[in-house]
Amino acid sequence: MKMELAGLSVAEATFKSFPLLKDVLIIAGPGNNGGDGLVAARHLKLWGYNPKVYYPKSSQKDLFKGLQTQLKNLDVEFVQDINGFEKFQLIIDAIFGFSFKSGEIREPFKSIIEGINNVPSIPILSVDIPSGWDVEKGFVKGGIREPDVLISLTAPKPVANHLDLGKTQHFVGGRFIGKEFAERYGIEIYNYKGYDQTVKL
Ligand SMILES: NC(=O)C1=CN([C@@H]2O[C@H](COP(=O)(O)OP(=O)(O)OC[C@H]3O[C@@H](n4cnc5c(N)ncnc54)[C@H](O)[C@@H]3O)[C@@H](O)[C@H]2O)[C@H](O)CC1
Repeated sequence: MKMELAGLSVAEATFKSFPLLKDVLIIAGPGNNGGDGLVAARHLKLWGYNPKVYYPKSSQKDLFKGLQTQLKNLDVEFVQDINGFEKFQLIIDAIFGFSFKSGEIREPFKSIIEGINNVPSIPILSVDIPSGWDVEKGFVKGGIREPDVLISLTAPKPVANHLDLGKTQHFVGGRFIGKEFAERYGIEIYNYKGYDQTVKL
């Protein structure tokens, strides 16, 4: 349920930030951050985008297999490798979220992030954490370049304090958390408008 609403938030932040950039590459990592990317891909397809998904370490859990089946049923293409990022207008970075362990990034994600960084003209929307960044300390060598948009899920993590807000737009998508949960963990409840799942900070 949380992943479904988190993925919807990712899609909504994409739509709010890049309504015209339809050729989107979603790079999905091995954990739940990747799952958020898969859910976002489905919504974007239904909203008229042309998403393609790169999911090199796909999870064999039923939930993730189901997400892949839903995408295939909607004719969303899973690319087997990325030969040239130039054909895409936007990259959604759903590689690593808050469980990323800083240090050496294992393959294939090390090379994928290097590839993204070599094409600075394509905007990036990062899901929850810019991939390869330290969740507390921010950018570290080997991490993805500064994203154009960050969508923090549930609540902003410390990494968000290290963004260059002159460059990066910051959204939060945490409407799905309950009041009791928010109070227990001291999470701010933002002023979501209408039926929006996200708010721009
Ligand atoms: N829990 C919640 O309240 C919600 C979480 N959401 C999303 O989930 C991610 C966190 O997901 P998690 O499965 O815990 O982990 P990650 O996706 O961050 O990645 C784990 C994955 O990465 C591998 N890994 C870790 N370090 C490295 C490394 N140095 N090199 C290579 N690979 C690495 C690890 O082995 C695992 O396979 C959170 O950020 C949100 O996006 C939803 O928002 C819903 C609410």
